[in-house]
Amino acid sequence: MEIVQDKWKEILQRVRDEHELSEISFTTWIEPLTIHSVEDNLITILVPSEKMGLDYVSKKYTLPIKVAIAEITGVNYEIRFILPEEVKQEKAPAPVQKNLYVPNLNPKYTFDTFVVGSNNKFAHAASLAVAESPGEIYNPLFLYGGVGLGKTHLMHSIAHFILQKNPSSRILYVTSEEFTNEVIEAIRNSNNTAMTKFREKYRNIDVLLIDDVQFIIGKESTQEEFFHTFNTLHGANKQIILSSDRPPKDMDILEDRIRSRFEWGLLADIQSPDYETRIAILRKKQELDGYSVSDDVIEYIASNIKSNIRELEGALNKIIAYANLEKREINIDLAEQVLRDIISPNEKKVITPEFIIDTVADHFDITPSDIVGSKRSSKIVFPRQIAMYLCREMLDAPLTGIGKMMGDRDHTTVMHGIEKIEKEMSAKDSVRNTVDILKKKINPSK
Ligand SMILES: Nc1ncnc2c1ncn2[C@@H]1O[C@H](COP(=O)(O)OP(=O)(O)OP(=O)(O)O)[C@@H](O)[C@H]1O
Repeated sequence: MEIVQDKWKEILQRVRDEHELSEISFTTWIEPLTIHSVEDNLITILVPSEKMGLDYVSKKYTLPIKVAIAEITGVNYEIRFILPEEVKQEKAPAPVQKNLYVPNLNPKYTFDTFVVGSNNKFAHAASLAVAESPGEIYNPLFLYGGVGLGKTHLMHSIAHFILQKNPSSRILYVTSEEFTNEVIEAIRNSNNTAMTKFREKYRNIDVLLIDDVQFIIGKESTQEEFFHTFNTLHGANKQIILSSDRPPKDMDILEDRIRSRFEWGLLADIQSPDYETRIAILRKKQELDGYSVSDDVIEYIASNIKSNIRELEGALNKIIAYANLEKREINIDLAEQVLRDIISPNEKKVITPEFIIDTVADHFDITPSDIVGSKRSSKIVFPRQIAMYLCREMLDAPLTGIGKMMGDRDHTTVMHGIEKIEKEMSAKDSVRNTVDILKKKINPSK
C-alpha cells in the first residue's frame, strides 16, 4: 500500500502528462481520486462523485491509470473504482444470519458447569465426542438414567458446544411431550399443510435432541412419525440424541423397529453420583451462584441426599434461601432445620400437594410460588389449574384443602379450575398427554 500511496500524486501527474489532459479535465476527473485500499494485487480507488463520474472515469481512465501505476511502481496492479456509499456498506458488519433453529437451551447447562464423576464419566465422554463430531460417530446417542441425574444438562451442553463451533447449525431440542403434542396438532388439523410443516421442521435440521423419549411409548402416531423422522435424519448423517429414564430393552410395549433404532448408535447410562461427586457438584453450584457454604454443611447435604442431583441442588438452594430470608448464617443448625422434611432416608416417598406443585412448576419451567401466587397470566394459570386437577385426582383432596394450598383460594375457584382442565382434556389430546406425563412424573409406579 505504502509505495502506491506515496507515489499516488506522481501517478496522477503521469496520467495527466501522458494524455495531455486539460486543467479542467484533470481537476474534475483525476485529481480527486484517492486510494481506498491496496490488497494483494488489487488497488481500490475512491471516486468522490456520483455514479456517473465513476462510470466515466472507469471507462476512460482505467487503462491510463493502470499503465501509470505499473510504470512508477514496477507492479502490474488490477484496479477498481468505488463510491463513498459503497465504502460504508463494505464497512458495515455483515448482517447477522438469523438462525431460525436456535433451540431453547438453559444457558447454565454447559460442559463447563457439568461435574464429571465415576457415575457419568462414560456419558460425558460420549456426549463430548458427539458434540465434537456430530453425525459422524455415535448416531444416535442414547443417554439414560434415573430422574434428575443430568441427562438434560448433557444434552444442552452438546447443543451449546455445536452452536458455539458453528452458529448456523440447525438444532432442535424438544421434550418427547412437545414432539407428541406437535404430532397430535398436525394430525388434528387434518390438512396436509400442518403435517408438511411438521415434517419440514423436523427433517431439515442438523441435530435433533429429544428428551425423555420414554413418554412416546404406547403412542402409535407419535412412534410412526418418530420412525420416519429418525430414518430421514439418520440416512442424511444428521445427529440424533435421545434421553430416557431407562434403557431401550426395558421399554415395554415399544415397537421393535423403534427399539432397534434406539440401540443403533451408542447407549450411555448415568448412575447416581457417589459421595465425592455429590460434594463436587455442591461445591461447583455454590461457586457458580456466588455463595460460600462451609464444608460441614456441604458434607451434611451430600451424605443425606444420595440419588438425585436435582434434589441435591434443591436442598442447597433451600438452605441459601432461608438464610437470606431470615438473615441467618449458613451453618449446620440451619441446614438440619431446613432439610428436616426432605431428609427422611428410610421413609417411602409420599405424594403430597407440595410435591405435585413442585413437579408441575418444574415441568412448566415456573416456580412453585408462581403456582400458589396471584399472577393471572395464562403461562401461570394453566399450570395452576393442572396442579389443582392433579391434587384432586391423585390425592382425592377436598376442594377447600386444595384452595388453601394454592394460595388461599376459594373452593369455587378450585372447582372452576378442575372443570376447565377436564373439559380441555376431553377436547384436546395434547392436554390429556401433558396430564398423563405429569401423572407418571409424580407417581412413576402407576
Ligand atoms: N454432573 C453434574 N454436574 C453439575 N450439575 C449437574 C450434574 N448432573 C446433574 N446436574 C444438575 O442437576 C439438575 C438435574 O439435572 P437434569 O435436569 O439434567 O436431569 P435429568 O436426568 O434430565 O432429569 P429428568 O429425568 O427429570 O429429565 C440440573 O440442575 C443439572 O444442572
